[in-house]
Amino acid sequence: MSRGQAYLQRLNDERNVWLDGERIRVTEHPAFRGTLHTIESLFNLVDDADTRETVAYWDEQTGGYVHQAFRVPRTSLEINNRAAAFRLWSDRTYGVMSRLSDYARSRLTGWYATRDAMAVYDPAFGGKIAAYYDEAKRKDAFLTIVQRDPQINRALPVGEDEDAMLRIMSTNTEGVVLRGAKMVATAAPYADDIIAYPIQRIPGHRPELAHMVIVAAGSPGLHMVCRESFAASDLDTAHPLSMQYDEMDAVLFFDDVFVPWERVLLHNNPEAVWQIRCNAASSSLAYHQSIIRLHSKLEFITAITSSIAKEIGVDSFLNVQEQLGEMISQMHTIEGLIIASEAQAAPDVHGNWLPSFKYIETARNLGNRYYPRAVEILKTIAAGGLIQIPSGNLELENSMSPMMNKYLGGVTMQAPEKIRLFQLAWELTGSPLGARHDLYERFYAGDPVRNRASQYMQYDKDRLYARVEPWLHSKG
Ligand SMILES: Cc1cc2nc3c(=O)[nH]c(=O)nc-3n(C[C@H](O)[C@H](O)[C@H](O)COP(=O)(O)OP(=O)(O)OC[C@H]3O[C@@H](n4cnc5c(N)ncnc54)[C@H](O)[C@@H]3O)c2cc1C
Repeated sequence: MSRGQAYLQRLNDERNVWLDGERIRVTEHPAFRGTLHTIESLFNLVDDADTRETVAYWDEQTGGYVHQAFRVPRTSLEINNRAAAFRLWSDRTYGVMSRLSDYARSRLTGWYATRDAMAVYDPAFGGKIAAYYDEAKRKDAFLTIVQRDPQINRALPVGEDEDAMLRIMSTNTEGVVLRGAKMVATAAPYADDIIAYPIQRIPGHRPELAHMVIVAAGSPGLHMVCRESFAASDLDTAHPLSMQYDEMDAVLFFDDVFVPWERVLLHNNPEAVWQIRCNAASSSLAYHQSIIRLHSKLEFITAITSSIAKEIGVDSFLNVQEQLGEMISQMHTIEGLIIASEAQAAPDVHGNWLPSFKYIETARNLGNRYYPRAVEILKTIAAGGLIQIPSGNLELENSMSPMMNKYLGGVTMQAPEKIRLFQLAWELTGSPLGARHDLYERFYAGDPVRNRASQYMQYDKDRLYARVEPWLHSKG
């Protein structure tokens, strides 16, 4: 059985996935067919002789090949190896699939790599994370992470509204029982395990809200309620991206979900949870993947926009060239920041090599503006062409074909190719999938407002103040 098939088989458990008001089986429902097929084929690249050395590495601990996201980089070359694996997966999916588990695996790898430092906060954490890291590697587990609690009333101080926070209701010798909800859990309906912890700092007087757990997606009492599916059917060739790459988002309801102690990584410990949330190795390794994925997506949307500009004959106009130039600058800026983060990688106190976070953070904080701007440029250049795409599947072999061919062709393309090009553009700009992606890029890494403010707050501003200091006392 292939690695991809083994993954799919694991999804045939008793998980509670709800779509359109019904409990469904993800491996059988058409909404998941294209997405699961894509993930299956990506997983199989680890065993494909042509891609194995890029996507995976030989792991002494497990005696097998495992995905590079599990690699603890001990040299700068190993950071480059990780990057090559991320690039291959994201290029194969044009950056449109973001939570393929390489982000969550990287977070796990960062926590594992720095587990000794956590001993001062919780002596049991190191052993638990090491055991789970080993298990996830051996299983080639598909992981996802969820941090946010439901959007009930953000004005209330943390912990004031009981229903707003995932909390431990009881404990026994076997484990803990969780109640509450979490949002947004991308990919959870087809994950093996979900890593959950709070995004915000938990006050010291509410320790029962401060936990970090690894929840099996098939746990009794865990209900994953999906948003509407954007996946097109196999027959709907007009929506090729929606057909293959609709990564599902879900809200998770924990109706007294039991989690065994070995998967309760942190318990009643606000300071430890905050340290995990801010762990430098985990953030650096995980967001390195995110910005490589972002680069693939910017390249894809730039490619579509440039092709459209050429095909409708507007690429000679100065205003169009200026906007295409802006897209290319976006691409190069993110590429440059990726290169800088790798070139300035350095070992931490544990000997783990980490890409430089200041460049990664900058790319992440630019990305939430770049992608929406790229969509805006694509709409501006493609203009009315986006809305003159014939509906349904492309079928030019009918009585309309002479007119279609005559009027819907482009500068060099015949009507069928040009319509396909515009279908891609519509998927990114006007379809439900496109709207979701615009939102995703703005928010997937957290609130962009607070992320940018945090970059300012963390920055060593004394260096900046020193630059103006001499002028403050000059007499000239
Ligand atoms: C498509 C999609 C997929 C996602 N997938 C995942 C995932 O897989 N895992 C995961 O953990 N998360 C995921 N997220 C969620 C993401 O982490 C959150 O959307 C993000 O952290 C923002 O939180 P929120 O949506 O609750 O917005 P809120 O925090 O409710 O913010 C709403 C608005 O109010 C403002 N605001 C709120 N509170 C404050 C404050 N204290 N100070 C100033 N301004 C404030 C914000 O700036 C924002 O404009 C996903 C989000 C999207 C859109």
